Amino acid sequence: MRLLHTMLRVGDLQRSIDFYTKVLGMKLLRTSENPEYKYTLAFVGYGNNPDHAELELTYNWGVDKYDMGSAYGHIAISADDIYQTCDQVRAAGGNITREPGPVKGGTTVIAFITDPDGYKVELIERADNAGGGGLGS
Ligand SMILES: C[C@@H](O)C(=O)SC[C@H](NC(=O)CC[C@H](N)C(=O)O)C(=O)NCC(=O)O
Ligand code: NI
Repeated sequence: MRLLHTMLRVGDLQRSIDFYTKVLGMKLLRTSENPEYKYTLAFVGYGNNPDHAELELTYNWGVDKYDMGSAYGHIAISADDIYQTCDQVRAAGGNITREPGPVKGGTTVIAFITDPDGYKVELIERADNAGGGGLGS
C-alpha cells in the first residue's frame, strides 16, 4: 500500500495553487471539475503518484472559508536549506509562524508556515534522499 494524497478543502483554488507552486515549489499535477456536485479538484506535489504523495486541493463552488477546528495538525515537507526556504516563503508573502530552529530537545531543524487557508505546513531540514532519524535524533 502507499500513501497517495492528503485532501484539503480550500476557499480559493487559484490562491492555493499559487501558494503550493510558487511558494513551496510544487507542480500542478492535474485538475478536474465536477459540475454535477459543484466542486473542482487540483492535485499538487513534487511528482506524481505512486512515487510521490500528492495534495488534493478541493474547492467547493461558492465556499470560501471553513471552520478549521482544532483537530488538524500539519503536513510536513523536507527542505535542503530551511533558512533559504523560509526566506523564499517570506519573500513570496507566505506566513512563518515558527522560525527555523532545532526541535525542542533535539537537533532536527524545523519551521512552521501556514498556507492561505491557515493549514499548517511543517518544514523539516533534511536532504531529500535522507531517511530514518526521526525528530529529535
Ligand atoms: C478524487 C478522490 O481523491 C477524492 O477524494 S473524491 C472524494 C469525494 N470528494 C468530493 O466529493 C469533493 C466535494 C465534497 N463536497 C467535499 O468537500 O468533500 C468525497 O467523497 N468527499 C467526501 C469526503 O469526506 O472527502
Ligand atoms: Ni481524495
